Amino acid sequence: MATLYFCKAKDKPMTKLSVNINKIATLRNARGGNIPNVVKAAKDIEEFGAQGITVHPRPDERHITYQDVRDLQPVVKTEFNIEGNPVTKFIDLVIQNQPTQVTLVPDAVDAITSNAGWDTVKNKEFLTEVISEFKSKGIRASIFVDPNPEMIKNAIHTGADRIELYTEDFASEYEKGNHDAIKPYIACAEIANDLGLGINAGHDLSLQNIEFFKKNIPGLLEVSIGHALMAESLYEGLETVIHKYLKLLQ
Ligand SMILES: CC(=O)[C@@H](O)[C@H](O)COP(=O)(O)O
Ligand SMILES: NCC(=O)COP(=O)(O)O
Repeated sequence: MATLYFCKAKDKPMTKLSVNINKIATLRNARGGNIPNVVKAAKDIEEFGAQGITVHPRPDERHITYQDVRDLQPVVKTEFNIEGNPVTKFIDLVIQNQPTQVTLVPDAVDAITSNAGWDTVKNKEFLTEVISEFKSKGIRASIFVDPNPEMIKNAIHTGADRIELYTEDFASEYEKGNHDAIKPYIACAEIANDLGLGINAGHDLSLQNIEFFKKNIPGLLEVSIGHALMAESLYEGLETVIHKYLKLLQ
């Protein structure tokens, strides 16, 4: 059992698992063709109990393509979460496909993966504008942020419904045995809860670290997990792995 190190055992809603299927598209794209089938995988993942599907179409479409998003839209019955940098092309894609949630990520075109959260002070006007556009279409808006209290406090001024805490630092420190790495995340979660901002989290979460993270973060509504979950599934299968996450997120 994971230990409650730093926060009080209050306000612990169920945390939804949104499975990021980028890596399924990466595998498919390695050969062209349609194996594995991304749409079938999304349906199966929902069947196995996941409460959401996340995709992060990048400008180079190296994994999830814009067409994948259009194909997934009528199929996903749980929460559909589209992540990405809100360039015009992305904004149009999201609005045309009406997901449950859009997660704004400030990733550079050539980034290997997401590597930083928004500066919610410097980008306040820009974020406010795009978030208002998404919200006017009934799409929940979340913004990807580092565990920095200043960035969380200013996130509320952008109109965001939620923040997604960027968990790479937690994951790499936890692996080294540094459990104190959870502290800034708890502090930020408490600020977000006080401000009424919903809390999501993601990046490098895994079967190794998810229980500790979940147990220590008050009000964690959703985690999006892809890279580790797909790697774990190579050994144990998607269904078993998803069931393991669901149990740890209760
Ligand atoms: C925002 C975030 O942390 C994830 O979307 C992650 O960046 C996955 O993207 P890749 O699959 O391209 O690494
Ligand atoms: N938002 C984070 C996400 O979708 C998955 O990130 P990762 O588990 O692939 O690192």
